[in-house]
Amino acid sequence: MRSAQRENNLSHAKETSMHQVERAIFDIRRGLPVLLRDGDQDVLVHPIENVDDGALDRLIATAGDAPGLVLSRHRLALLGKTLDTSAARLPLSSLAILDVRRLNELAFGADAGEHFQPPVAASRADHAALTLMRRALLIPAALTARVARKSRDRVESLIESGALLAVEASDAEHCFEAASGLLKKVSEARIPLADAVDSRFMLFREPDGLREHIAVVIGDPEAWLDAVPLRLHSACLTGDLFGSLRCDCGEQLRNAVADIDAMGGGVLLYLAQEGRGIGLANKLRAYALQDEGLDTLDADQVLGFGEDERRYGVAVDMLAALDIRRVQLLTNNPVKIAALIEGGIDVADRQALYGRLTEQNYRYLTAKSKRAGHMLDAVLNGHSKGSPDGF
Ligand SMILES: Nc1nc2c(ncn2[C@@H]2O[C@H](COP(=O)(O)OP(=O)(O)OP(=O)(O)O)[C@@H](O)[C@H]2O)c(=O)[nH]1
Ligand SMILES: [Zn+2]
Repeated sequence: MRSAQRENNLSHAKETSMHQVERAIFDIRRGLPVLLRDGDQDVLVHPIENVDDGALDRLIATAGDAPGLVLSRHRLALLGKTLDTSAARLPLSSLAILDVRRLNELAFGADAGEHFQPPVAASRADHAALTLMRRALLIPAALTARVARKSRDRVESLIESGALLAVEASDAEHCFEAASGLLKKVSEARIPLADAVDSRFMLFREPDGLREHIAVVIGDPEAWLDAVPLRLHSACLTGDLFGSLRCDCGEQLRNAVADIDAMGGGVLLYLAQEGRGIGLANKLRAYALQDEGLDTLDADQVLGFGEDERRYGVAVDMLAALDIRRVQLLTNNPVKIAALIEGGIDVADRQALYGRLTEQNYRYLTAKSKRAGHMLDAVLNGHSKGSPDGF
């Protein structure tokens, strides 16, 4: 009885602290600083993409100490600094570097220049700061400033008055895992689709309310094959909705619905993972960089991201909610297969799924095939149903 009570209290405490992290993510998205606590160290964090001269001055005045610029491993590698850690901090004690334009260039500019001090290992709060930026779908770079002893009372009064939010760095570090097992099915309805008339949409919401994912259930589950036809589709507003020619997503989406229907029904999970998990704002930034000559993976790296930032835990949770354990997956992406297997799903088979090759998506598909291991040889060699002349 007592231990049940204790467990209850603990889970309540965990819920409250994660709620605090979720509030912090909202503040960060608004361009406000938050405070991360790690033991007796307090660190003020400001997202780099929202920093302006005023914010920079306020950060220094509040912390009473010089900030540093925390960059991801991917960005550091691009700057020629390979460190054995997932992030590092560039100390900014020299005033010459405290210029907003220069900070932006260092954090996500195509040309960063060379004038900065050598990076030092990132602290736990620095790591947590970048995790928060990623979760908030911002550029993964932040200014962090330790709160000096002399500034502590002032910072505490800001927290007490509600002007500044304080969260534990250890909670912030785990904000991506917080959704695990807590996905909520919110609503569902019958939505007849042009390519699959007998379809239902089920909407699932992550506990922080930030992301919603949809399971499109096609046909009668009683009549499905033993290995259920399944498509994991990552959202692509530009391709899915507007038919962008830069990618193959829209056609893959519609082809998947038609294929699943033709296979006797199954499920399409429409996952809120826009831009391979970097968010639409960053995907548009990446497209602008691609127009300057970078390929799809290098462009993401300039912004500080890895080649694929997606996680598939929510997909596994949705399959559990639908009571699906054995699937045949429609994909060309080996990472999706591995992620499902790791999540305990039996992947009995894989079906290829192509969109049309276009003049505009040729480079994108080639990079995915050559650099990210996607199984796209058939489409690149011109065997796809819809490949245009000359490709
Ligand atoms: N960052 C980035 N994302 C892109 C780009 N082009 C398309 N995307 C995103 O890439 C994702 C593609 O999703 P999917 O088609 O489900 O996945 P996939 O990895 O191509 O794998 P399969 O289609 O299953 O073979 C979507 O989230 C798109 O928004 C790009 O140039 N940069
Ligand atoms: Zn797309």
